[in-house]
Amino acid sequence: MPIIDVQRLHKRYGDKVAVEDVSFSVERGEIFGILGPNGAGKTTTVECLEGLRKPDGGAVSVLGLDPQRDTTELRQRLGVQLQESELPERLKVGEALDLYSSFYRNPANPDELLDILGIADKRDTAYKKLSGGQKQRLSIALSLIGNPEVAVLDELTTGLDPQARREVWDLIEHVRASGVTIVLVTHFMEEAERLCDRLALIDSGKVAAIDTPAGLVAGVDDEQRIRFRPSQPIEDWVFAELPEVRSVERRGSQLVITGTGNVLHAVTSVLARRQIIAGELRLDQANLDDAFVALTGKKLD
Ligand SMILES: Nc1ncnc2c1ncn2[C@@H]1O[C@H](COP(=O)(O)OP(=O)(O)OP(=O)(O)O)[C@@H](O)[C@H]1O
Repeated sequence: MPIIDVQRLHKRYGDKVAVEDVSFSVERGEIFGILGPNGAGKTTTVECLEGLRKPDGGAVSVLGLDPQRDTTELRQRLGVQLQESELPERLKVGEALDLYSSFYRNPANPDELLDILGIADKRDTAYKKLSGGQKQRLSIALSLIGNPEVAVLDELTTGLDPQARREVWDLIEHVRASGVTIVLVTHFMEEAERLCDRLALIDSGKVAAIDTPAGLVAGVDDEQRIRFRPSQPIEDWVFAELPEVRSVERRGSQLVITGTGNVLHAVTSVLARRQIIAGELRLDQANLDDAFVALTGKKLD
């Protein structure tokens, strides 16, 4: 039985339809991503899961509970990282965790949590003195302090530099390994690709597709683009006559070859036979951005 089940969810704000028809289910132990551009309805969808918003239509069940009816029970078992959470400036990290842990009947050990999240040395530091990455780690710690079975993380790494972002991703994999089911709201393709077992692509309040990241990408045309600088002159036709090749272009001293199937092998074999070295070789393949464009006609960002 799925741990989260959403069927035909509808939510409007006045005349504005935010979520038009969203259905998905999440299995225990998964990292399930909700990916879509700004304003697609992602936050509204998870707020309905959390019991923070009342759906106008459809059915939502989380851990077998109704978020509107069983709010008190759900709060004990669901961890929520809110978008743009701010704490009082002078509150110390340890105090924040102690305060939050008092809301739960079976809280996690704050020290262990700080240790896992790599901010154990910040226990006595005031909130305002934390860096962006440390604030983010604290907000994740606060979402996990109740020992939740499910954690909903909204815009996990927004505003973080690439290094801090990668560290937070490692951390989320660690949290998942401890048995927590995670719903991850994001508009970062790379984050979704790296972390999620399955993803719902959301656009204009509707689900465009649900699949594994690899499954979504596999649905796109498998055209690949190879770029390199040949160490010696070579004519275009040598590549153009290969059955795998679709086009050959020159950009300055660079060759750009597009093709399908085993085009990389075909091109590198030709180069090897002529003892030509491919300098600055790069291969671009379809990614989730391409999948999103193919499904909706729009780019993610
Ligand atoms: N309280 C509100 N009142 C009116 N309109 C709202 C409200 N909250 C959201 N909306 C609108 O509903 C739509 C969906 O918003 P939502 O925040 O769910 O999208 P999102 O995909 O989470 O976007 P973002 O990534 O920007 O948070 C948007 O057009 C937004 O402007």
